[in-house]
Amino acid sequence: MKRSLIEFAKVAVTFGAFACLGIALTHATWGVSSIWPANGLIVGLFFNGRKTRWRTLTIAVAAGALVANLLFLRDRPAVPLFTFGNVVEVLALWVSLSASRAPVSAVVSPRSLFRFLLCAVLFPATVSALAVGVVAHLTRGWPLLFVSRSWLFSDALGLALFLPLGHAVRGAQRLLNIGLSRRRFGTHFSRASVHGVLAHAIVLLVSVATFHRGHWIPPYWVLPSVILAVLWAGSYAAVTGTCIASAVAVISTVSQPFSSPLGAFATPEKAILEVQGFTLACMLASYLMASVLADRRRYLAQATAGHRTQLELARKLREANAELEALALQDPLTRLPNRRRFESAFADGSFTTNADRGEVAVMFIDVDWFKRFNDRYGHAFGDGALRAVANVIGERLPDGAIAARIGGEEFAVLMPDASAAVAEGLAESIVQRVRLLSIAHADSPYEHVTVSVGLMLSKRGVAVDRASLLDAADAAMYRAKSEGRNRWVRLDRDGATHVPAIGQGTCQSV
Ligand SMILES: Nc1nc2c(ncn2[C@@H]2O[C@H](COP(=O)(O)OP(=O)(O)OP(=O)(O)O)[C@@H](O)[C@H]2O)c(=O)[nH]1
Repeated sequence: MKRSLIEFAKVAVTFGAFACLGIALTHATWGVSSIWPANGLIVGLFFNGRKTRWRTLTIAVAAGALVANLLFLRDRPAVPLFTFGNVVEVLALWVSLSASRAPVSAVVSPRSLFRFLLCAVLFPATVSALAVGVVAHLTRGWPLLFVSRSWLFSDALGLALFLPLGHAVRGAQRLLNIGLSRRRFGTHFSRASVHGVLAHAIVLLVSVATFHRGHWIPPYWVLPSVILAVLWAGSYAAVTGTCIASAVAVISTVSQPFSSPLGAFATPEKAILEVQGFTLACMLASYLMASVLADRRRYLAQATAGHRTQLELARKLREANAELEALALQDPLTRLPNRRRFESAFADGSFTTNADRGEVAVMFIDVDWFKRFNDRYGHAFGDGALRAVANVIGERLPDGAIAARIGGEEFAVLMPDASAAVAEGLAESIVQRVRLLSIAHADSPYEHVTVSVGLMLSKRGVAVDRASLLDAADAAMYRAKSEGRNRWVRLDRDGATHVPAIGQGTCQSV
């Protein structure tokens, strides 16, 4: 809001200076004080409106103003001139806007320069209006002074003088400010044109001053205000405010030419001035409203965007952490949990504290004669065999069990709350299924890849001693090796119990 007002002040001062210059020029040339040349600047700024729909609306408003002018000026001798100028202006406006739908952001580009020049020459049909004015003066004797005071003529002056000038100033600004991007420049420039709305107010004050010296301002004045207000940030508030203002201005002008919304006036000039004042008040209100709304919108957009970015970053971080954690606990070759995961599972308490509900089984699995396998078939082939064995081990685990690769060709399974029968069944199944993989191993007496499994169960109802359980499972596995491999062995702590061998398995006393 503060920045907007500062920008407005800058434009207002510039605009006021242009208006004074226009007055001085017209006074020196024709002996009358007219602020109309300043309209050239307004119109020039208008071309920076960037939203097509607002431009279209502007055309509609311009057409409305044309009708108002026609009605208001119908009894005046200069009506044909005004009418002609208005019609041509609206048409020219339409044509030039249709031709320039792209935002006018690169003001110093040759294309833009051409457009500005084109506008300066053609835009308000000033040349033709001037010609008509001169012809009317020569053939019908209409006062040239009147023509010269008309907005048409002064528009020509304004456009011819101030558009190239404004263009040059903007161009120089851009050249001096090398770092300014085209887009930012466009935004800056259109914002400046937005504030031209209020700059208009300065001109109104100037015109009030001139009124007291006997000069008057045509109601067409409403139009540039509306144009600028509508273009000004394309804000609904601005549009609403200016539309209301213009509607009131047009209606009061049309219905009672010599009165205003606040009462009757002796002269049309006073009525017009009041209408202008009313328009200005509406514009000011809408300007303030739009500024506040725009600030709020910007703030909300920034806050939402910032919040969204934070949430997104947090989500990505969570995902990355989860991924890293998973990777840190996974064996990259077999995708089974690794030794770290196995040990932390064993340490997390659920296995030991559940001991009173059942037995905890630990199984060590080692691939037989794997060095020979590697030596004969190569390391890559060995990797494939390890993956296949890992699949078998991880495939049919009971609920809650964890299988892990704990070393080169060593695997382990941890089963909470497992009975001896279930554990032995799994050990037997693993031995069988690995053999049934039928991975050729020419240097094994079994001619295929096999595994040896050592199994150990904790004692029911007794707290689990992890270290001794693991040692025992390891010992059982070595017992299976020494018994000839391709089998499972369970060590029984009770020593006396004989568990019948299933397949290649045996149970031995510790
Ligand atoms: N291809 C492959 N081989 C591995 C990997 N990790 C360990 N090994 C190999 O596994 C072999 C293990 O050999 P040893 O410990 O002597 O045991 P073994 O030959 O299986 O003999 P037993 O265990 O007594 O039957 C070594 O040759 C290691 O190089 C691996 O990730 N990929």
